[in-house]
Amino acid sequence: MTVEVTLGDEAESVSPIRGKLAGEGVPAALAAGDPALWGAEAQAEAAVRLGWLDLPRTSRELLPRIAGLVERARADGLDHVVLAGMGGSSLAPEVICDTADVPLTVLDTTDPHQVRRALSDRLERTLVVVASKSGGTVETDAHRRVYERAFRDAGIDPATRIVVVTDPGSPLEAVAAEAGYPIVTADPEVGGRYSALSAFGLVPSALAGADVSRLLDDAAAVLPLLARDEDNPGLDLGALLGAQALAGRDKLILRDGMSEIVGLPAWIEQLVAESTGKDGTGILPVVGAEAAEDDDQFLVSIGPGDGTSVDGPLGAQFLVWEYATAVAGRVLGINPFDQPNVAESKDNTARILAEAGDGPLPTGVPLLTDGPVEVYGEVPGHPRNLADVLTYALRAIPDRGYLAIMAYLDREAAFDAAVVGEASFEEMAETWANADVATLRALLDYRTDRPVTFGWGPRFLHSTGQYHKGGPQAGVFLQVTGAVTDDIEVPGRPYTLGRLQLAQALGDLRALASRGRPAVRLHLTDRVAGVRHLLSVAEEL
Ligand SMILES: O=P(O)(O)OC[C@H]1O[C@H](O)[C@H](O)[C@@H](O)[C@@H]1O
Repeated sequence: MTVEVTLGDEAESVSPIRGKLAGEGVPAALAAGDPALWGAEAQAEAAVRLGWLDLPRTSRELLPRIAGLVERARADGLDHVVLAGMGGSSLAPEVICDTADVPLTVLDTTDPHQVRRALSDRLERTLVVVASKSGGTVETDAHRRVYERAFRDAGIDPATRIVVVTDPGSPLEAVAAEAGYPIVTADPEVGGRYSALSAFGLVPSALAGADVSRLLDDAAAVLPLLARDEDNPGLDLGALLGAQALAGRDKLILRDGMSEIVGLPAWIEQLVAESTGKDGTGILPVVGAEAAEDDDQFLVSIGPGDGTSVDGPLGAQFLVWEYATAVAGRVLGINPFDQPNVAESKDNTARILAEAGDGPLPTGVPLLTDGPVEVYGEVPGHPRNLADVLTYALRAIPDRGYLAIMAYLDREAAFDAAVVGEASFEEMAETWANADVATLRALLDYRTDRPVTFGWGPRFLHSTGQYHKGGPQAGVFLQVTGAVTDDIEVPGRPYTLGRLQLAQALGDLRALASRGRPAVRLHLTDRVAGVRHLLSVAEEL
């Protein structure tokens, strides 16, 4: 089975753009790896960014090496696999493992509480995959350092527990070689968000127990279709994304339909937002929302479904969405392979940490305090309490705009909520939802007809963060940060994880504010009570 794209009611509007793309020879040019497809300015980058089209074939060469790593891990009794990687270096393995129903602990956070949770889980049976293309990502570097210390403190040689995936020649490769860690180098001609079928997707997933050769088989089966002018699912989907955006329907509501794939929207979110959200344009993916009536939104389901849907096995879906995103980039006239605004927040964070030295970070003073929630930022109209601030945020959303909630917290924390007695699954789910800051998305969504997105920080900085800064001036931003009670030192660095996390939030806030985007930070002085308060205020708006 390959991938079937059902265009539903959109078939008519897509047809002219698809015809134009075929007439211009786009499928043949893409199949031949032509870097000129995105214009002269993008050409140099595109020339070293099209390796993903060959991965169904080239990644096969990795399989014996991966099998060797899996065998060694099994022989050593290492059955708890932790993946330290941001954005494209962890989003695909998360979907692959959730779909295969094999456990993988993903560390794409600087939240000390969440990292502590991973560290205290079966350390003696833990294998850590440190995955970074650039080898310079600060979060992943911190995770490596923290785990190295934890292993040493437990009398375990890190060289027996850490596997590195990186690009050849990266600083991480040098560190790993020096330390004696097994290294799998990835194809350097594949960008992070296009790397699902490369070593970045395959190594951690195979170690966690997923069948990765099947992913490559499924991707290989769809590959020949992608060279065709007709019945080409990648061309159909790319023309759909491009046609919708050109017609002003630039919010892509993604829904897990009736498919066996679990969580693909979170991976698509990065691919589409980071690839298209730049130069003041782009497509905003919205995950977890209901189908929208508004004329700037369109819904795509993963799996068979009514309306517009993309159905097919995971390996083939990865390739088809990558192809479609590259095609949409051409339609929109942008370079789908760079992420020009991601660095802004990273640079701000580094500057904030350097300027603060050993002193406190420049948080400013709270505008107001409402129970366990402090509010920072500029809110016009003399707000008296949290309800006023949330109301302001909802009213500030422009026509065709959106609200983004960005929570720099432990995304596992809600599961700590005590479930009373013999609770049914529904009761447990309700208890967790009532303790989960992510529930704020649905509560605020209910109070506006504009899309509301939710992202965990700093994870989203490597994904939708590009769109929030580089896309249209249409977002309103609510940051949520929380007090740290159990911080973790980062060995060899002058900061703790908690300090880095707060500096990341402040750095992004600065980048948003410098563009005149309304942004407020809600700081929970007590995390559990703060989430409860936030949700109850939002419920009563
Ligand atoms: O794999 P790495 O080099 O560590 O990069 C991880 C992620 O970070 C960056 O911020 C990019 O915007 C992402 O596209 C990338 O996937």
